[in-house]
Amino acid sequence: MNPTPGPSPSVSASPGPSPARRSPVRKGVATVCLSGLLEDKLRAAASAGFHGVEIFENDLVVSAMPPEDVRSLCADLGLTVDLYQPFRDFEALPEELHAAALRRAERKFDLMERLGADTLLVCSTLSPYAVDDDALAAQQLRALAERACERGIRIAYEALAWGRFVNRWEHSWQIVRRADHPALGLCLDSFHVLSRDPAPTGIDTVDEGKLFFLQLADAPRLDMDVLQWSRHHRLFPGQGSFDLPGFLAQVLAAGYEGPLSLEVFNDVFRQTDPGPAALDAMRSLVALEEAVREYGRREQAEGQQREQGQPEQEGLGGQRPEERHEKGARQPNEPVRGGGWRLHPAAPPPAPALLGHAFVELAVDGVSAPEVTAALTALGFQRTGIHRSKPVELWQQGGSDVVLNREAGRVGREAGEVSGAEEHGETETGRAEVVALAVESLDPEQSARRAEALLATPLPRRRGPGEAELTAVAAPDGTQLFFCPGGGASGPDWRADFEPTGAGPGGEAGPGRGTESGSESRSRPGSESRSGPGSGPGDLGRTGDLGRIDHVALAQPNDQFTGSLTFYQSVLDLRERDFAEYAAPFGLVRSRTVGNESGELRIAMHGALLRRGRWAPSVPDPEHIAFATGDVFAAARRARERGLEILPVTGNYYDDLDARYAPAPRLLSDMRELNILYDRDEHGEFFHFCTGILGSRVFFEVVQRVGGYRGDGAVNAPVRMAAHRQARARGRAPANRPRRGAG
Ligand SMILES: O=C(O)c1ccc(O)c(O)c1
Ligand SMILES: [Mg+2]
Repeated sequence: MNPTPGPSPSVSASPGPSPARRSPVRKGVATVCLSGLLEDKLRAAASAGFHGVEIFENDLVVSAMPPEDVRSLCADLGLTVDLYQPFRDFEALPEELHAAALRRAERKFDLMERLGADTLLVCSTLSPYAVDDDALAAQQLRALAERACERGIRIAYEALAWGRFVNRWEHSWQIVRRADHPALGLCLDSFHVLSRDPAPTGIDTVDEGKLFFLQLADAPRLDMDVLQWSRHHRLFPGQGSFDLPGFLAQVLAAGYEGPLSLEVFNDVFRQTDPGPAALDAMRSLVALEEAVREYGRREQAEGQQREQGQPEQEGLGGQRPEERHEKGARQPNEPVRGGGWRLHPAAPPPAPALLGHAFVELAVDGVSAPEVTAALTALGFQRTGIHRSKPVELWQQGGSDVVLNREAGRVGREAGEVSGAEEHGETETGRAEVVALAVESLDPEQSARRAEALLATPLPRRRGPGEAELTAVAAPDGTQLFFCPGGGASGPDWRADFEPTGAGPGGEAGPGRGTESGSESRSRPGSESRSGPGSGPGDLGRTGDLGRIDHVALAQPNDQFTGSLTFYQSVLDLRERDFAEYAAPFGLVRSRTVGNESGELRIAMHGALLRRGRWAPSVPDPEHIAFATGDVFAAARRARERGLEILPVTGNYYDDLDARYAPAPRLLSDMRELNILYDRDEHGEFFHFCTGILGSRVFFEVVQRVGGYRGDGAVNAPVRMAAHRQARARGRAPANRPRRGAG
């Protein structure tokens, strides 16, 4: 674990990694990532399965625990102390200040001994007294390493992106090489490297054994001061836009065998319950490992292609493969150095293909159920089944299935209990919320195994007389995620749990189930016979029948937002499909949609900055289920005839639409009449209408995609939210009360 004592400066005498460091990849987390007192952070890290921690100085300074107690707590928890940090403003000081800096370092070495930490992070200087002199920096770091070495300590030098003279990793490497001491190596922090250069090269050429420590953080691309960016906006891997797989592949190619350690400064995470936050952190690392393996496979395939003289493809991170290797000593298909890189013991199996939403389950109560069923009925749904043993109903129309459950809650809540029920006003409105999402998988068992390898909590299978054994896990927000067999996969038929009522599955297209694709329709409403039906084979029904569930939108509290995103993205292997931020009447709402390649499965997440307040509603943007249709105008007309009061849209909205897009006058007047909202992108168009809020926090939406439109109409969220608020203020949520008898 410790560097070889002795003054030999030769690199070949490098202390090298200890046996522990050679074992399968270890995972660590900096205490700064997590909220709470030091003991809270350590416990959370250990229970999420981390092997080690970086102790951040502030966390120790404010802790009542003497370093010896921290050391023994870590040992009890099975954690190693992988790093103590940061040690600032050390190098390139005038002689008289250098002596004091060395003395300061010795005190920290004393502390590290008590703590059981063997590596100290020294970050590049910001001192106003420092001078721009690499030779001096190298000389002083060498002196530091010499003292450290005598104490069995290693120095990992990190270039802060805002360092006064040293702010690029290449520069820190030059200085480390120049200092040439076995107890001095590099700390690479993905934030500092990638914030300066999104596609760095040459990391894989760093001498073996000289990468002492690796810190991983992602971040969104932001055009701002880099220090502010780093201190407030870092994210766990996969949550931002850095090419971390490409970066990590290079680090591993340099023979790095130390821990993969997360160092994420983030204002929200600092306030979040550290237990779930540590789990999110671990999940992001497991997903990153998978991504880097995938990256390696691609790279190898590209290498083979090149060997066979085939044209090269664009590599990840926008680089051509040869650029990634221009300074590399390694040939593309030579095995990656660093044989210590092995699969995570529970590497997740690949995600089976997902074929769309199987059903969405809503929890309802005596107050909300009549509203919800009236809206479903107006949309053409029929109650086709009643559960054999529970107060649960199946409602179907076209390819969409909705399950209404009078006893379910999100995981961790008692039936009938809703956190903040009063705050949501649920005592008056009744409760209605999405409690389960079910997706169709080609291999439900493997989907569940993957979810569990990604640290999802498995849920007890639903079992009872005549009940299908569905595999299910809990998402971080408590939503239950079910995997149902689809695409001919064998498995339990969950619909068999329901006693048929004798009613058909709704719609005029007959009882066929789930055959239509909800993903797109190419007819433009109103293009021929204004708001006329779509045309052509493969379209969704021409009558305004509904196809499959297009997407489900889940509200996420701000402190759960990125964690949920990582969960759904990694467990279901989804990609980001849309990202939006909009200024709604009661504050900023951000939304991100993830979906599979085919577009058949989409999950939108949205959330506001603050959780609650007397002024702004606590759930400012309710959850919704969106059903696809091939003719939104026909669907709206039929729903209206059946008694649905479609959420009214303001006249100002249509005036604005007219100004922006100049739609055909009849199309515009139909949209106005039917309260249909509109969006377009470079791929296609989107038409949609909404019901009022049903119960406390759910509404339905009917959507028509024309062409390959990618989004989900987020741009219209402010107008919809204002309309929902107005409807509530009038004391009568529209949509819910049949005017002329349902069905
Ligand atoms: O923001 C900082 O000062 C800071 C400190 C230590 C680190 O390892 C780092 O990446 C940033
Ligand atoms: Mg760092």
